[in-house]
Amino acid sequence: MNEDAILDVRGLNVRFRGQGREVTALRDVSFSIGRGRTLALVGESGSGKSVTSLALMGLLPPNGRIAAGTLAYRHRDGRVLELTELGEAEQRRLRGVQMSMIFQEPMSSLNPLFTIGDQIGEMLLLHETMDAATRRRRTIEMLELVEIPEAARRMDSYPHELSGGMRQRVMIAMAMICKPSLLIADEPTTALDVTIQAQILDLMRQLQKDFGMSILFITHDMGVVAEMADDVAVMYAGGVVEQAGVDALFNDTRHPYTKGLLSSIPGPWRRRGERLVPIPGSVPPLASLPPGCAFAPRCGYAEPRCREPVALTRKAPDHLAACILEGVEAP
Ligand SMILES: Nc1ncnc2c1ncn2[C@@H]1O[C@H](COP(=O)(O)OP(=O)(O)OP(=O)(O)O)[C@@H](O)[C@H]1O
Repeated sequence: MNEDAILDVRGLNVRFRGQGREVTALRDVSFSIGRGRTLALVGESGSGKSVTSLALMGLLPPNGRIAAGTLAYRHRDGRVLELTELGEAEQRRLRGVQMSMIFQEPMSSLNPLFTIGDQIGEMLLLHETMDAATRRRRTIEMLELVEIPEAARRMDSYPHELSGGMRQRVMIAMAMICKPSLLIADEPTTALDVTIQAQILDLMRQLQKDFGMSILFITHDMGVVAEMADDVAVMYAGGVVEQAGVDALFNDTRHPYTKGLLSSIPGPWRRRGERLVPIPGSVPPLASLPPGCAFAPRCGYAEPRCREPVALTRKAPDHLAACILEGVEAP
């Protein structure tokens, strides 16, 4: 794995059992996250973003399995660990400490029966050794870092006593308290209104600067990608179709699906006066993907050749796309 990378995913295949057969949810997914950088994983609903993050965290549901691939992770002590080879106990030690995750809906991850102070403190109790007074002090400091007003008093609040934005701040505090090197954020602001969303994104950027962590940022929102990402991997129907630095992805788009995502939403990358054009059709069910390029049935550029398998290939330095075209005109 590259010297600067903290995580390197190669050829990841994930399969789910159900109704007497197995379907492939991730096909040959590869990407790398640099130290201190943010990689956005972007795509429509069902493209495999969440399955990717669960596979990384070792949290796939019981009917899912990693059928192929390697997940190399650079430990804080410099060792490179292969996550697929770790035992349950080692994986648990990594989770929450070195790799932690925040989800879209904080209410489903916070326990309604415990105060937020207890829940943040619990992370320290599980992963670090310290007395109760130090734990309380560290928890208050963390709540202050995520800009929760009157942190010492708020410690004793229950999740339902807080607003959605405050609960998301608590989730971030829980994820950050052990100073992880990699934060996986799965649509962390989707459930919030626009002003609060902007505040949470600002906060994450600030914490990234302070802590130097890498972020895997999962989103379907190209506006959020533009604001947060250094690098972007675009997913479609369980595969990565384009990967590049954020500027190249927006200004030198190589895959028609990425172009479709950019054309279907307003944003500063659009030409003035241009109409928003939604991508026609929807993501095909995993069990009945077309042969060759999975996007071809929805693609305005499709040719008979697209029924053959298309590999992710280098179109420019640090720019990969799985398309027979050299590029598509800017959206
Ligand atoms: N436990 C499961 N059993 C069977 N299939 C599953 C399971 N979990 C996810 N899948 C399938 O894997 C595919 C990818 O799902 P995933 O949740 O990763 O998509 P996503 O891109 O994160 O979408 P969203 O934005 O809606 O969360 C979907 O087709 C989904 O049906």
